[in-house]
Formats: sequence, structure tokens, C-alpha cells
Amino acid sequence: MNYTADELAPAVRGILDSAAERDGGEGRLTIDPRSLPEAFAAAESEGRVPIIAEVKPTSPTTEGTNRNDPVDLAKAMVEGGAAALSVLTEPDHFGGSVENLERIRAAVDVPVLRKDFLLREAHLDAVESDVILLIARFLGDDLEPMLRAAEDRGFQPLVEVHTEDELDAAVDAGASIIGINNRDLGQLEVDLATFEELAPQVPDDVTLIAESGVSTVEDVQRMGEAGADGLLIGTAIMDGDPQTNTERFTRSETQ
Ligand SMILES: O=C(O)c1ccccc1NCC(=O)[C@H](O)[C@H](O)COP(=O)(O)O
Repeated sequence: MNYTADELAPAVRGILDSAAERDGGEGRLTIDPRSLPEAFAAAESEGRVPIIAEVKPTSPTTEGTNRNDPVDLAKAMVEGGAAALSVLTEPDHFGGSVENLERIRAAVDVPVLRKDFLLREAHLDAVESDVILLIARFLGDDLEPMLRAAEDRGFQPLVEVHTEDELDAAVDAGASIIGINNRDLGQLEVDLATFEELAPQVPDDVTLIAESGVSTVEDVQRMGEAGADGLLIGTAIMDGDPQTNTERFTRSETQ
């Protein structure tokens, strides 16, 4: 793995240790995905900001656990105008599960991103999703083979970066969907300027997503002005009524 353990907050070390121990799927999946770029285009043509709303029961930086039925949460987010959903499948630190993702994907018709910490090819085969997260920081030299393995199965890989080097690695590997994470996964600090600094270096033909730390309508507008094609929002949608929260963000460009 591409990290030095003492560079990481203890919670992140714990996440990676449990990810390394987790089994993958038993067979090799073949995915017929719902297109994320098309879902973004459809949202925009209908006047909605393209938002990936995240079903995130808890996290190392969240107090408490949301115990509502994940399918009810997901339907409320779609009702609120979400172009796509992100579903945590990490069980030990985020309260997620592959079963949540299976149930949600069967209940909605928007693309669903599997949000997890995937470290080897077998992890890709744990559950079907339309989009799959590959985190450049944790994959290092394995990024390109994981990207190819995900594409070979039919997934749309979303490659997450936080630094210029990781962005270069994602572009060199041929990523067509890139997420710039405003949260530093080393120390868990959030700074929206991360997106603003890196976005100008992303090729125009890449679908570019601003991830993490977006909590107000002004933040949505700020990320849009900096070049985001879409935004991934978790905490600020889960905190309170998910439909009302999603509506506020999806309508924010017209306010
Ligand atoms: O959210 C966390 O506390 C966290 C801690 C350690 C590693 C990853 C973490 N989050 C993963 C994510 O990518 C976010 O859930 C996602 O980008 C949404 O972020 P936010 O809108 O800030 O909840």
C-alpha cells in the first residue's frame, strides 16, 4: 500500500487495516452500468445541480449513527433531485454494508456509487454498482491495474485524488471520472480550496466531481464556479431531512 502508517490519523489506519483483511467476492462480476455522465447531463438539462447524495450512516468524523432504513434515505434523496447516489459499504467505521447497496440499487433508477476502501481486485467483486471508488492515495502503483480491472467488469471508476501527484497519476492511468477530495485522508482536515487549486489542471474531457466538506448553498456555487461537473455530498444531506437537504443543494444555482 502507498502510505506510511504514521502519516495517517488512527481512524484512517484502522479503516485500511480492516479493508486489508476483508474478503472480496466469490465470482467475477459483469456490470451493465447506469451512466453517471448521462445522469449529470439529464439533471443539468432539467435545471438541477448534479449532486451525488451519500447514504452515510456514520463516519469517523460524525457523531452518532443514523439508523433510518437506508432505502428510505436513498429514495428521499432521489425525490429531492439527486442525480446519483453514493452508498457506503464499509462496515466497521461507516455503518455501511453491501446489502444496503444491493437494496438501494434495486429500489432506485439513478446510478449508484460504491463508496469503500478497495485495495485489491477481488474487492471489486463484492457487490454490483454502477460507479466504483478507487482512492489514488491508497492504491499507489496498483491504481492503473485496478482501474483496468474495474473497467473490464463494466464499472465506471471514480478515481479520488487530493494532491497534484495523485491527480497526475489518475490522468496518466486514463481515468475519465475524477473526484477531488477536499478531505485530506491523512489527517481528516477539510479545505474547499483543495478543489479550487487542482481543478484547473484536470483535462476538459474528464467528468470532475468535488467531494467532501460541502455544507452550504454557497459551497455548491463555489465548487461550480471552480469547475465541478458534479458534487458528492454526505454529512450535510444526512444531517436532518435528506429530501429537503438534497432539494436545497440541487436547486442552489437558481437561488
Ligand atoms: O467522512 C469521514 O469522516 C471520512 C473519514 C475517513 C475517511 C473517509 C471519510 N469520508 C469519506 C468520504 O469520501 C465522504 O464520505 C464523502 O466525500 C462525503 O463527504 P461529506 O460531504 O463531507 O460528508
